[in-house]
Amino acid sequence: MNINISDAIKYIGVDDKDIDLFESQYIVPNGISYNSYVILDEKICVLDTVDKRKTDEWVANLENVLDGKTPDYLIINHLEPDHASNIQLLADKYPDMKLVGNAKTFNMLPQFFDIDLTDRTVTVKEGDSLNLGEHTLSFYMAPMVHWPEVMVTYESKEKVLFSADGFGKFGALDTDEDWACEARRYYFNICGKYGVQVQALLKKAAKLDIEKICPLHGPVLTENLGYYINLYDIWSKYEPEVDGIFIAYCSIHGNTEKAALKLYDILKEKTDKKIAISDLSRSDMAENVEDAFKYSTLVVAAPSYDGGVFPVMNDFLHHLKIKGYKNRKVAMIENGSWAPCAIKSMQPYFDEMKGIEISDAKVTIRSTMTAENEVQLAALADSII
Ligand SMILES: Cc1cc2nc3c(=O)[nH]c(=O)nc-3n(C[C@H](O)[C@H](O)[C@H](O)COP(=O)(O)O)c2cc1C
Repeated sequence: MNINISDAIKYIGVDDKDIDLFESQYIVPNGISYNSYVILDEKICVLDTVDKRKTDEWVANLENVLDGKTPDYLIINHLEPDHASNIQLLADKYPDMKLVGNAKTFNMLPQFFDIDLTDRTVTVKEGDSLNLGEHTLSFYMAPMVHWPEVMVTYESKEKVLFSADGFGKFGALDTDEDWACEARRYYFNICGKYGVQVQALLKKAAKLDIEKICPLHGPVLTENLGYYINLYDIWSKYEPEVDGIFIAYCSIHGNTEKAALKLYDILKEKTDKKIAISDLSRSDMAENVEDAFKYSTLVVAAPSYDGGVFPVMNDFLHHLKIKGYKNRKVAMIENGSWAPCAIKSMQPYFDEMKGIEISDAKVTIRSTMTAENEVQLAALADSII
């Protein structure tokens, strides 16, 4: 992919459109990009490498940009294998090249590579600078965005922030799609747990004069940066982006589904708020997690199952819990044929989360929805709008 960042800053990343699942769990219908960059100056630096799936293409891009020159530095913003797989290859190929990282980077690096680090490392701390000639890099630690060793690099001449996984997005670079949708799915599933740390990074970034953001996945952001930064601010504060309702349901034989769809219709009649609905068994879990965070209210509806709740709902709530779900309104609907127990099983998840307001208007269906259940669904609707 030919992306022009500037005369001196070159994109050498690659698109991966054949991967079945990113991180072995996320579908990426439009692929994913592994971004890597080179700055050409008196001293030449490479910023991050790419996944081993794309080594050959990346090396070709690198050699093309280097045009026979050798890099002086490799900046390691993030050690995760989708960005760091080729550190060993690069270190072996260019024995005079120094590796630039922080103390945590070099603590962790021997777990992945067998590189003699003696006299090969430049260990940087918060705010340290590295001069390349006309370009100067400074380094800011971003622990847990989304690994402990993560840092971001700012180049002051061209005002570029190399933001590691921050501002990343699913989708190969030739994909023509809305940024926010796939960036949000990426954010909540990959960085969602670390809102506090993302807030800390945003505060550091606010002090820098940034004209371009170069993330490790997804497009280089060059315009309207306030839009992206504002979304990251909302997301990392765990604030709902949309004042609306997300109905997440599952159903074995269709009766809980009928109730969920009935609630959807009732809500549509009663409010102009945005309402989304999803069958957890037949949709992308990562997108359901994204929607739970996106909307201000979540309704969960599930059958009882073996003295608990239907497994896919358990899985969904587990995902929300580990991603730090909080500060939302929640309502619950259960179904059961002999001893309904889905609500009892779902409730503890929400009890452990912060800032969850649970509607008292709980609905219990016994096998099939009754007229009384419909009245209860209307009351539930009233309680959340
Ligand atoms: C494997 C299995 C386990 C179940 N366990 C329970 C249970 O513990 N308690 C209960 O009341 N119903 C239980 N049920 C019954 C369903 O919860 C009930 O039929 C419900 O109405 C299904 O809703 P649906 O039509 O949306 O699938 C179970 C059903 C199955 C298939």
